Amino acid sequence: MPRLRIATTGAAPTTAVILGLVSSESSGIQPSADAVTGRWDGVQVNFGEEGGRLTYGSYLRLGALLDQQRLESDPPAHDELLFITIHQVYELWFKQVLHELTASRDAMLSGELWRAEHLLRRVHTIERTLIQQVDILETMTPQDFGEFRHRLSPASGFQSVQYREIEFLSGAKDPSFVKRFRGLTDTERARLEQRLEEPTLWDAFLAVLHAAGFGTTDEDQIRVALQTIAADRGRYAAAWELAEALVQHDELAAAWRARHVVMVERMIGTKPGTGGSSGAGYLRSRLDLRYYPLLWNLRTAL
Ligand code: HEM
Ligand SMILES: N[C@@H](CC(=O)c1ccccc1NC=O)C(=O)O
Repeated sequence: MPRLRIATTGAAPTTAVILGLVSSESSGIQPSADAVTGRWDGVQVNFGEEGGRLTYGSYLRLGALLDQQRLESDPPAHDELLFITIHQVYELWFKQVLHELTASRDAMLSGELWRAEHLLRRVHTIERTLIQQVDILETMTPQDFGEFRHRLSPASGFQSVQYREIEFLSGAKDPSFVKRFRGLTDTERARLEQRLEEPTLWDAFLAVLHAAGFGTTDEDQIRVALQTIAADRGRYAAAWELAEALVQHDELAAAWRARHVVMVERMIGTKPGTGGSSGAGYLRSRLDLRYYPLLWNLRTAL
């Protein structure tokens, strides 16, 4: 039962409060517990039975969320708010992607192939949004970025723990990234180490192949399994569709890396990165990464 309440006792809430732009804590306006029904703009509102205190802003913790954009520049550089907002939105989507990929992996391990595919398709949609979002950052010019870029060093996207978790969970485990991380908290280090230990999406897909009766102990056996599935999609429909969804995830991750590096070249040319790498040169060296090389090699054999 939704517990939305619009309080009509006393003064009507301001538009900013209703939109959640001002938290109810800071506005001093609290929904009253007994305001179960009321009229708002001539419309009868009746969303629940019991009195509740939940509001849009308190449910979404907007007081805390909208207080997290702290600029390093002083005087404030106009574009730094955009830079922080974009990165925070990325991290929120990374959190969601990890949630879905973890569940998709677990669904494969428990034989629920339809659910694994369903969740991967949701991830694809988020990944397309992540690629498109680069357009917004590109409305910032190199000159405007230059107003605050020098304040960011040695921080860098290289230190995004969730980004690396996604790579590890997808199948590209590389412990050297954990060693090279500077300034990790204990919790962050534990998260990365856990991701290095736990099964990847590829491991889970191999478990699906095994459950379908295929050998998976070496690459030759896996190649035979993939070719058999590809040659008889009617019989192995669920496994084939899952393989296609993994390829799509891989392709979208590669597309993000390609989009990111071109944006970086537009912003900073061939300058070294704030994280201490060569910059675009380092990022270009990551473009050929593929999570599922055997699924790509299969194409050549079809
Ligand atoms: C003005 C915009 C940006 C510039 C100029 C930029 C630049 C760079 C550079 C030069 C690196 C290499 C590491 C270093 O030495 O710093 C890097 C890495 C990275 N950046 Fe960005 N970046 C930008 C925006 C973003 C955004 C919006 C994200 C989204 C989270 C992001 C995520 C990453 C990640 C995850 C890495 C590590 C990639 C890897 O190791 O494969 N960057 N970035
Ligand atoms: N590495 C970028 C700076 C940068 O983009 C950045 C800095 C701090 C936190 C996140 C960042 N985003 C991606 O690297 C640069 O060298 O300009």
